[in-house]
Amino acid sequence: MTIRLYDTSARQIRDFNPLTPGCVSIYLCGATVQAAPHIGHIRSGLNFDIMRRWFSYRGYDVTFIRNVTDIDDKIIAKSAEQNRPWWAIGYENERAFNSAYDVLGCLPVTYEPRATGHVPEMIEMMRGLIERGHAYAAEGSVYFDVRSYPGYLQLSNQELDGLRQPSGEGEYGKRDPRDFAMWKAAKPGEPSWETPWGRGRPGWHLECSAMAHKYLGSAFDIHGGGVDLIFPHHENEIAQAKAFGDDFATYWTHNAWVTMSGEKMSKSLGNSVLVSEMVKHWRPIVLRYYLGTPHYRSMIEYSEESLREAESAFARIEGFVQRVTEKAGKVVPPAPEVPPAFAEAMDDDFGVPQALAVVHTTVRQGNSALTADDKESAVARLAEVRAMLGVLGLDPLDEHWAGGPDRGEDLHGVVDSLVRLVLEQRQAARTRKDYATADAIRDQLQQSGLVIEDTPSGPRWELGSR
Ligand SMILES: Nc1ncnc2c1ncn2[C@@H]1O[C@H](COP(=O)(O)OP(=O)(O)OP(=O)(O)O)[C@@H](O)[C@H]1O
Ligand SMILES: [Zn+2]
Repeated sequence: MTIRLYDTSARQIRDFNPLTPGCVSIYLCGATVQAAPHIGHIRSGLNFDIMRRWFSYRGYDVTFIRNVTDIDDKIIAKSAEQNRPWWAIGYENERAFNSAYDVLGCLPVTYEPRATGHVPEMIEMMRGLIERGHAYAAEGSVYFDVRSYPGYLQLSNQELDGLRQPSGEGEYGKRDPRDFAMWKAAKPGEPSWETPWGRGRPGWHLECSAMAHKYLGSAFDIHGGGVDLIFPHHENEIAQAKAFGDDFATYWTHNAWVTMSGEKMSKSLGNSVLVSEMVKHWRPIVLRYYLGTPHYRSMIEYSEESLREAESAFARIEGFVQRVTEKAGKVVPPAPEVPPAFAEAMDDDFGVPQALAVVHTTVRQGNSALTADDKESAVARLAEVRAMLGVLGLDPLDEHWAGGPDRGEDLHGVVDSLVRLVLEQRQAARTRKDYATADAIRDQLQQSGLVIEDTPSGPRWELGSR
């Protein structure tokens, strides 16, 4: 078996050959923590979560780095607007990202470095690039000289002639307008760090080249991010790293967007739907199914209708899992291996839609077995379904979902109606002056850890300490 994946840089699907046998190293451009995550951001995290799960299933030892960009123009602007420190804004949003990754069942990454914790590494890279003639300091900033590196723009397949490099504010002293800032001179009142070229703050591109180098070394397997990052971000990351002497990534993998009316869902365009809002209306496991099961290279046009379709498709799977579990009278463990057709689909550039079709076929076979009262076959199909859902992070019996916070919320409603029923019984006992029964009910509720309080608007309950 060989995993094959689409490499943006080769513009084709390639066999995956790891640098170190049995190991895979992945660097994913993570959040710029200027605001809480929308579902587009989490789609990126989720696509790579499914990839890393598949690598693990195939026996690879996965090292997965996803950075946090905790300093940036927009964070600084927010800090001024809200009169709060830049680091408080960054950290608040970082926590929102982490909770969104967690609530949607993304496994923790190996490490999550923050940009501002890696200024010495960035200085080292800038020094190396200046010494090799690929970068220069001017007016307190440090720029990369794009003409000094012949491989520039190979990833995005562009010509240097006619290139328009997006330029940040206050970028003075460039020798060529296409040169890009690696380090930005300090502006009054803004956060800055000391360097041999003056005080300033890191540019986004330099952060990633330096952090990938620190945690994954001079060569690693896969670099990922959304398609919007191909140019300029990834192109500039490559230029810095390779001109510095790193081999950098062997494969470049990019996820497509969540769109609204065909446009990228984006904080700045104001067309974003926050994860924290979505989970109030949709169960997180359904949201994961919706965002995680289309192919990672296909756009997802956001709509309520497609969400509802995802909800009912997932309900068919979940209903099957419940029915067979009840029939078996015990929890059926996942099969040790997924069906070959599922594995083939996943090996072929993480073909989740084709793999999911195998899940649905297996569910249909299992349902037929249930109808025919063939318990053994139904149980065997459930074991396969659980193994496949496990790879996709969608197994409803996995402890993440079975014991997660959303289940806690569900249970609150269940307990509430049970308590009301019992309290009605107690009230009925009181009305008929059967105080012994009324007190016994109260004692029983207390023993189960519930504290009941009689209020003018009726009895209330809460969990007491046991
Ligand atoms: N709508 C989207 N669909 C899929 N991936 C996205 C979407 N928006 C951002 N991403 C990806 O999420 C990761 C983190 O992005 P980052 O924090 O830099 O946000 P951004 O692209 O600036 O978002 P925004 O445009 O909302 O400000 C990147 O890999 C980016 O490509
Ligand atoms: Zn990056």
